[in-house]
Amino acid sequence: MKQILWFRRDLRIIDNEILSSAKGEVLPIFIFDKNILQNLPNNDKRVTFIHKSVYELKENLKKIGLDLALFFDTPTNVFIKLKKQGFDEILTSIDFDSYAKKRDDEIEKIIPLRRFLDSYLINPKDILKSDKTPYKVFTPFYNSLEPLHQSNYIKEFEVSKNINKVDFDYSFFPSLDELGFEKQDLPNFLYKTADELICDFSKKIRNYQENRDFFYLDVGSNLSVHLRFGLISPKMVFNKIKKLQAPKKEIDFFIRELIWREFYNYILYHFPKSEFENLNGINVNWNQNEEDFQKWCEGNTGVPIIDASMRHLNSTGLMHNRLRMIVASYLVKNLLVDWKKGEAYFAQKLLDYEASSNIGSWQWAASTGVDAVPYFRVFNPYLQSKKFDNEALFIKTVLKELKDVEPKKIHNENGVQEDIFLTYPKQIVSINYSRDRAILEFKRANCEKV
Ligand SMILES: Cc1cc2nc3c(=O)[nH]c(=O)nc-3n(C[C@H](O)[C@H](O)[C@H](O)COP(=O)(O)OP(=O)(O)OC[C@H]3O[C@@H](n4cnc5c(N)ncnc54)[C@H](O)[C@@H]3O)c2cc1C
Repeated sequence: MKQILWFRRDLRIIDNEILSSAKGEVLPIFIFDKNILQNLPNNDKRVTFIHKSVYELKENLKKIGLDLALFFDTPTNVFIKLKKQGFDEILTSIDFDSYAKKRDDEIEKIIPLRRFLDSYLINPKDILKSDKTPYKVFTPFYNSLEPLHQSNYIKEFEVSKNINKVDFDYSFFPSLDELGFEKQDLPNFLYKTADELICDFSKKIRNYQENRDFFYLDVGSNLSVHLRFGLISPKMVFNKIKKLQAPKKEIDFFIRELIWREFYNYILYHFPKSEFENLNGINVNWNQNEEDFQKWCEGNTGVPIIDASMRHLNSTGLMHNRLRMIVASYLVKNLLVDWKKGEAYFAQKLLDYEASSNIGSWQWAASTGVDAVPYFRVFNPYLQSKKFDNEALFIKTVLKELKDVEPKKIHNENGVQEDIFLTYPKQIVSINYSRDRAILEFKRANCEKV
């Protein structure tokens, strides 16, 4: 038996199901997928992070007597070549978005493919309501998992003892330059291991629930990028967090967030059309004005909290959860732009971009998804900035031109624009007018559906 262990979103050796299920002669591989890379700008930060993480994976595999063969090609070309070398099957971890499913269906025609689901705590097909249909609301879904989230430990996978490295030329390691990318500066926390991030978080978790929405603070675990690329498994996060010396309510609150990640993956699995359509079936007459959308992308809407968030995203690849909620609400409600455009923009920019969480969260914000925010609840961005960044600390860090402006003005609609000595964009839309317009349109779309 000769197996290919295809690492993709599981760049680790601990608690890795393909390493645990493998038998016989194995060829661990990673493909720098030309189909994906050709669509990315050469300054994409994620490629720098993946490149560094693949190097670390190779070194870790060497420590357990294996190695990692690298390819820079399309998966189809790679497996056509490997098939000729007598490999019997591929073991890999699964993704439910349409690109991944189509790719894997094609590869399976070349070499049999066994899929594993260790990037999540649960297998979506195992969890159904008593009527055998999938959950659509988070709380009952979460409650149904009580035995899991109330446990203190979930068993992790161990590396199989029955594997040997296939004789192969493992020397190829393309540089970022050879891949067509420029090395990017990453945020400091991405130079830390997941264990170091959990150690940092152990000092913050006591105030996690209370302070989580104050986006000028650094209260979260910052684990989403490591989880996305599988430098740590969700099971390991779960087990390590459960061991922290912290109040149970804080630990439970954090685990509940991890379960949101599960929920959105579950929804994408059971409702794959949610990647392309409003899940609740309503038909919204979206605003087609490309200029409004571009101003949102650039951070030139004239609303300081929106502009600071978007400019920060553009320069760092990061955005706090509360800010994601605020800018998403502003785009889909105040500007009435289709959530799919915002989702696609986040997909280009977010370092932690994860199809299921991103699609689910955008559908939530747009009141088109499962368990979504009611359509008549529209965030007022000025009230949000006042409530969660009263001194405008975050906003002033990003929007240097506002550094000397009183916070009161920043939290007031058109407050900044009143200052004739400042050059700051005019608001695209008035907040009240655009809120009312959105509510009317969503009301119509919802009534029409019924
Ligand atoms: C419009 C929008 C788009 C989003 N897109 C993504 C995305 O592409 N990728 C992504 O990982 N998260 C996404 N999120 C969820 C959330 O914003 C990030 O997971 C969080 O900001 C990451 O920071 P952290 O690791 O410090 O989180 P923590 O607060 O420390 O939470 C721990 C972990 O739980 C998970 N988690 C937390 N909140 C959520 C949530 N609301 N939904 C799903 N999982 C969650 C993440 O894996 C996170 O790392 C999105 C949220 C919104 C509102």
